Amino acid sequence: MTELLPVAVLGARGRMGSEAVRAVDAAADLDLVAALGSSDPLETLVSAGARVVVDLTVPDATFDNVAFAVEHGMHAVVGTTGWTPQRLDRLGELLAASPGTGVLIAPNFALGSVLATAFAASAARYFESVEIIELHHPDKVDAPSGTAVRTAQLVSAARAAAGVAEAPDATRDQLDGARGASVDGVPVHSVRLRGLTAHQEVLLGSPGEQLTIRHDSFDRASFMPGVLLGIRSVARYPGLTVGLDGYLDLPGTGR
Ligand SMILES: NC(=O)C1=CN([C@@H]2O[C@H](COP(=O)(O)OP(=O)(O)OC[C@H]3O[C@@H](n4cnc5c(N)ncnc54)[C@H](O)[C@@H]3O)[C@@H](O)[C@H]2O)C=CC1
Ligand SMILES: O=C(O)C1=N[C@H](C(=O)O)C[C@H](O)C1
Repeated sequence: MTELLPVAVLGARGRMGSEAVRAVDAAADLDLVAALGSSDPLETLVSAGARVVVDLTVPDATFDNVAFAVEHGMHAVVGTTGWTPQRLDRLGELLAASPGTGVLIAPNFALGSVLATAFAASAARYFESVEIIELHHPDKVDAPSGTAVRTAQLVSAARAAAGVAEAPDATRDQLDGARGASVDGVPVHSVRLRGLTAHQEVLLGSPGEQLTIRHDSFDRASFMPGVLLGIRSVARYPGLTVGLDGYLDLPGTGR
């Protein structure tokens, strides 16, 4: 009989965590050994024998959770946002001391979203202007979304590599925030609206034409195939991987 992979979910009572608990529970090759909330001790991960920890918590908690997992030789699959370059650097140092341990930080687990970001990065060099609009439910605590930040970073890097000039923008007089937040030079606009789940548009413009690359997650079920792919793959990718595209073969992502 094949051994089941012991998996723990952190943030298990949240919107994403509860969906992930159901998905892991339903997978024949995975064993849900722990489902922890904010008041449960992380030591439970050790006593439960978890090999892969899934973090779907809050930006303030995710670094400490992942650091605990790495320090105890457990792989981590992370959907939580809030990973600044400084936190990623610190995580890289921890991973250097734990060779063989893998961490996946996936700003978005929906395969359509990962593809949309890759398409946007591929298209970015061919247009004068690029802007991103991300639209989410109003219970989301962070802005801009992790997906929008990642998309802007890849778009910006692709334009820089191709030597594309800065996008034209004559705006000089404005209310603060009217032009969104600049992420690596790409304007990102955040909408929070009851009824929405998770959506993003990348607008690419040149004289006389516009390309819009839009992705919609209507339900958190959209994220579960990516979560399961991450859980099943993470042990094969020691070190840090940012973006589920790191486990896939997609255009525009440098793989
Ligand atoms: N990568 C992806 O595809 C997706 C990522 N997300 C991200 O996942 C995170 C969670 O999103 P939601 O589920 O909507 O939020 P939520 O607020 O519904 O759930 C977060 C849960 O984490 C718990 N929590 C807080 N601190 C904790 C700790 N130290 N240990 C264990 N649990 C803790 C909270 O009590 C809460 O139940 C956010 O950062 C969000 O942006 C959300 C959807 C998809
Ligand atoms: O909070 C959410 O809901 C989501 N968060 C992630 C993000 O910030 O990009 C992924 C998805 O957009 C849903």
